[in-house]
Amino acid sequence: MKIYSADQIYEAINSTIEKNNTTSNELMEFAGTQLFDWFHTRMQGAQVPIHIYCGIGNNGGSGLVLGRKLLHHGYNVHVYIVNFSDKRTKDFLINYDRIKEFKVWPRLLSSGEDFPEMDKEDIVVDAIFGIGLNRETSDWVKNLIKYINASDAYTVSLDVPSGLYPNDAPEDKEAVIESNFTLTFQAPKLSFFLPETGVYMQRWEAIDVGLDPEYLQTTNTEVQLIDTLEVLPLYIPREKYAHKGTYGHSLIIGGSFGKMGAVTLASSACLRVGTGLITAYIPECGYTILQTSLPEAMVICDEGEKNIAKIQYAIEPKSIGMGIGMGTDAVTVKALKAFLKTNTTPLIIDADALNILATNKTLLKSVPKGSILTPHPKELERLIGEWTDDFDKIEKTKAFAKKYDAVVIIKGANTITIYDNHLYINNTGNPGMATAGSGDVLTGMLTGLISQGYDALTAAIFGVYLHGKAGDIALTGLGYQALTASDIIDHIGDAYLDLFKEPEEPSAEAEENR
Ligand SMILES: NC(=O)C1=CN([C@@H]2O[C@H](COP(=O)(O)OP(=O)(O)OC[C@H]3O[C@@H](n4cnc5c(N)ncnc54)[C@H](O)[C@@H]3O)[C@@H](O)[C@H]2O)[C@H](O)CC1
Ligand SMILES: [K+]
Repeated sequence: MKIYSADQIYEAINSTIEKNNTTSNELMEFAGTQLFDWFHTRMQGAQVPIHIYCGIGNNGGSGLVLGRKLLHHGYNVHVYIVNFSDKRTKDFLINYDRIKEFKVWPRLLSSGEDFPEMDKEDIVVDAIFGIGLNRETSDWVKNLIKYINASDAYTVSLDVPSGLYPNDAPEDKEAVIESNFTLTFQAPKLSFFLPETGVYMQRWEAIDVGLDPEYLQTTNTEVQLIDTLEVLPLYIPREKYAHKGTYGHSLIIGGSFGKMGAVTLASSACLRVGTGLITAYIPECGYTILQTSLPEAMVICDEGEKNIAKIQYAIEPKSIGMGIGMGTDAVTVKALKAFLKTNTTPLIIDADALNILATNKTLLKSVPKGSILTPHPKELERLIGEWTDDFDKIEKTKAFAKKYDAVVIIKGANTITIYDNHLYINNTGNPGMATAGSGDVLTGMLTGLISQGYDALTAAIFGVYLHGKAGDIALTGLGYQALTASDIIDHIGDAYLDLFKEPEEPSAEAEENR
């Protein structure tokens, strides 16, 4: 799913108006009708008080259309105008007038006013600011936002939680609505998916507000949300006459005394994702562990007993996953430096290998094209330096990925793959996956995908998706706390099968209710 910038949404609105020979107010009316349908389907006329807070721009205008339609259907509606400016938009004014058809005169809220009384069982509709927010809000509006947040009423935000920029960090962390549900217009916004700004919302749904389909389809976006529809075309089917050589030989280099499990997990995940052959390259002390825990794997032992000391092998792997459990012992650093000087095989670089690169940045130039780096936030910081906020982090990572022509995967709740100035935000996965070894599993999966012929970017997008999906499927019967990295591996097969699952038939009961 494409994630448009605020400028692109405004362009889409203009294009819709031009092509359909319609007016911006007609668009607002349509959006308001869609919003009303959403509420009406769920509320079925329930008389819970609905408090609609409308700003004076078009976000507020949409709130007014929604309010009028709810009143028309007999809902218990209270409308307030958050009068933060006298620059009211044309469509706001049209709808401000029209709500009076219902003998409703919205209460004007301004600085110094007491805020309306609300109960925590009530519903709040937040239509104060949309994507037109362009500066810090005044103190009294901040106080209103804090008041709404403190009310604990179920809050539905229109388009964005008010105070949240679509493509920027808020100046004041407390001046943003904490929304329970965001009904976003046409497509979600980037800030919904980043750790510092995603916290303002629990759930979101995109409402079709009728924007020009041609504009939406032909416009390239810098950001995409990745889900099943996006990854399905990436899948490479297995061929009937394939043999294990067809799907590549993967090499996992890592491990040190006490950290051999990481290599076992990565190698196992690499197999499960479909590599033809797998070899683990480990220090001597891990030999028995690997051979016993993973009979499908071949093992090459380094000359070092407890740490990797000199990387050398006589196989020709198609891809190499390295760094997991490897440690940063001086001999290992030396071995990695020497290895990078001669290696030309694509690498998936994780964990300690990333830390070694971060302290020896000149080594980054020796990372072959088509490689993937998989830092978690702390490892990323060591590579690119500190950032001021999530958006700055993204800009710095984009520049880093460009400089070294590498795919960078920023691991987290919505893992983001960055390459060539584009962002691919993953929509699978869950908090249960924040567990030991989960990253090792991902490294193994990415290695196995590259060995099968996926290019680095495709492997990253597809691998991160499959990893998250496997974790989601594994949740059933386990729950967040009990989920382990091995459970993710056990469900990689299910994640593949899920790609081709037919959409479920609606149940007879659901059919009757139509
Ligand atoms: N099809 C659609 O996508 C439609 C979307 N709509 C909604 O319109 C808003 C965007 O409306 P806009 O009028 O441009 O902006 P806002 O309502 O978000 O902003 C308010 C207004 O206030 C000014 N402003 C910005 N920041 C501040 C501030 N800190 N203090 C005071 N004033 C501020 C700014 O100049 C704006 O004019 C979009 O989100 C959708 O909800 C329409 O319904 C049409 C269809
Ligand atoms: K809003």
